Formats: sequence, structure tokens, C-alpha cells
Amino acid sequence: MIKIGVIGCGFIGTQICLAVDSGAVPAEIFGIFDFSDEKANAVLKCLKSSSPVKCSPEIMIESCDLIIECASQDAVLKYALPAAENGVDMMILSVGALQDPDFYETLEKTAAANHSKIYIPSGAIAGTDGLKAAAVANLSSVSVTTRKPISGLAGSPYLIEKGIDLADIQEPTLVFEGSAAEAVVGFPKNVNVCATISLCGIGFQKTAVRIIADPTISENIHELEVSGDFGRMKMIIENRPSPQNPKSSYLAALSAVSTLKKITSPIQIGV
Ligand SMILES: NC(=O)C1=CN([C@@H]2O[C@H](COP(=O)(O)OP(=O)(O)OC[C@H]3O[C@@H](n4cnc5c(N)ncnc54)[C@H](O)[C@@H]3O)[C@@H](O)[C@H]2O)C=CC1
Ligand SMILES: O=C([O-])CC(=O)C(=O)O
Repeated sequence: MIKIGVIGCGFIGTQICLAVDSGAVPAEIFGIFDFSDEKANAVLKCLKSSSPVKCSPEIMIESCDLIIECASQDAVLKYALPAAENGVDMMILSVGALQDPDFYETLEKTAAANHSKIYIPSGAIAGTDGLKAAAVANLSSVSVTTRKPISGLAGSPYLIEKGIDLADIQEPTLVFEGSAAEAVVGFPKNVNVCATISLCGIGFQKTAVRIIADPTISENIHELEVSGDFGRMKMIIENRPSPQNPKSSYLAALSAVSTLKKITSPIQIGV
């Protein structure tokens, strides 16, 4: 059984630990880490058949086969390279961290040199299978429009920098329009899906992003539009947000668990 370490014990980390603990995934949780001890303790408390240690990511890197990052872009920047250098696989949820081309290239080369894998779940969006296949030929445009309720965008660095007060927004309002590269920096906890789409398609600079703050909805809605040699694709997903963290959709946690199932299964389905 593979040994996993989980960095980040918030909504997604908790769901992953619960799925492994229930036996739905054949893996052992070796260790968990969160810089909030309270969050790590809350995970330990809800596990019935696993007894992971609370340990540093450095210890996980020495002891685990796979590290799952479900914490923040900072955690990816800090731990992804050391894990790859040690031949340890990593699943990354805070995908926006990969927008720096130098970091991405170094990570890719380091993982290749040390036979480690980087797994990026489809997260809170759908359509990555079709997009990846379409990207084998020429793509002319890829765009993502994200609509979130006010609570799903609170605290974003871009809104703070631009002096946009979400409390003033009474109707659906376009708060950002630009590249995915800019979006994942300005909204690091809100649009990692745009990073995943960029990596599947035409990259961070060419992927167009619009973010709409919408006080009339309760779902996190992502609309993906792609055109290219294959034809045209349009996908809309209306995600239920996590009750624990309204910025993140429930599907993001399910996608991480599904990726873990794929990693641990001899049968690989889909692109
Ligand atoms: N790829 C995708 O489609 C999606 C990605 N995400 C991203 O996944 C990550 C986890 O999401 P949630 O579980 O909903 O967030 P959360 O806020 O519920 O939990 C994150 C936890 O990580 C901890 N943390 C943050 N930085 C850390 C660090 N450097 N070292 C140790 N602990 C750290 C926090 O204390 C918190 O307990 C976030 O970065 C989020 O933006 C969320 C939804 C969709
Ligand atoms: O969960 C979502 O709907 C999207 C999200 O937060 C992200 O991509 O970071």
C-alpha cells in the first residue's frame, strides 16, 4: 500500500483523509501537517481506523511515496521541489503556483530526473479530458468565466489592491478580466481551475479569464469555452461550495480522492 502525507488539513485535506480512512482508497496515511495545530488535531479526531503522525513535510518527504498538497500556493513553492528531488510523487491542488514558467520547468526536469510524478487533479472543473485531447492539434482560443458568490471571493489580493469592496456589490459584477497568469496571482484561493485549464490547453498567458462576483447565486460556476481544429466545446459546471470553505467547491475534494483512486488502481480510465 502506498504511504501518503497530507499537507493542509482544511476542507480538501479532511475529505482525502476521510476517504482513505474509510477504506475507499487502498493507501496508508503516514502523516499530516498544517501550520494550524487546531486543524491537524481536528483531522486526527475524525479518523476511525488510521493513526497518522503529525509531522513536518520534511519528514513526509523522507518517509512517504506520495505527498498531497491541499494547503496553498506557498506550500507548493516550498515543498514540491524537495519532494521531486527525493523521488517522491506529489499531488498538487494549489495549481496556480505553477504559473511561474521557471518554477514549472525546474519542477518538471527535477521530477523527470528522479522518476517522480506530479499529479494535478481536474479539481473543481470538468472538461479537462476533452481539452487535453483537443490540444494535441491546434487550439485557437480557451477561456474560463468563473462566477462566485461574494463569500467565495472574499479576501482576494486583487480586489484588495484595486479597492473593490465586495460589500458594495448588489448585482452580478465583472471584477476581473485578463490572463490566467494574472488571475491565479490576484485570486490565489479562488481560480486554481484556470491554472489547470492553462496547463491542459494553451498556457497561462493565452488562456482568457473573467471573474464575476454574483450575489444572486449560491454555487461556484465555471464556464469553459474552447475552439480549435477539433471544433468547439462549451462546458458549464455549477458546483456546490464546501460548507467549511465557501471558496472551494465540493467537487475539488472529490476530484482529489478520484485521482488518488486512479494512482492506486491498475486500471486507468479516461485521457
Ligand atoms: N485545483 C482546484 O480546482 C482547486 C484548488 N483549491 C485549492 O486547494 C487548496 C486547499 O483548499 P481547501 O482545503 O478548500 O482550503 P482550506 O482553507 O479549507 O484549507 C487549507 C489548509 O491549509 C493550511 N495551510 C495553508 N498554507 C499552508 C502551509 N504553507 N503549510 C501548512 N499548512 C498550510 C491552512 O491552515 C488550512 O488549514 C487551496 O489552495 C485552494 O485554493 C480549492 C478548490 C479547487
Ligand atoms: O472550488 C472552486 O470552485 C474553484 C476554486 O476555488 C479554485 O479553482 O481554486
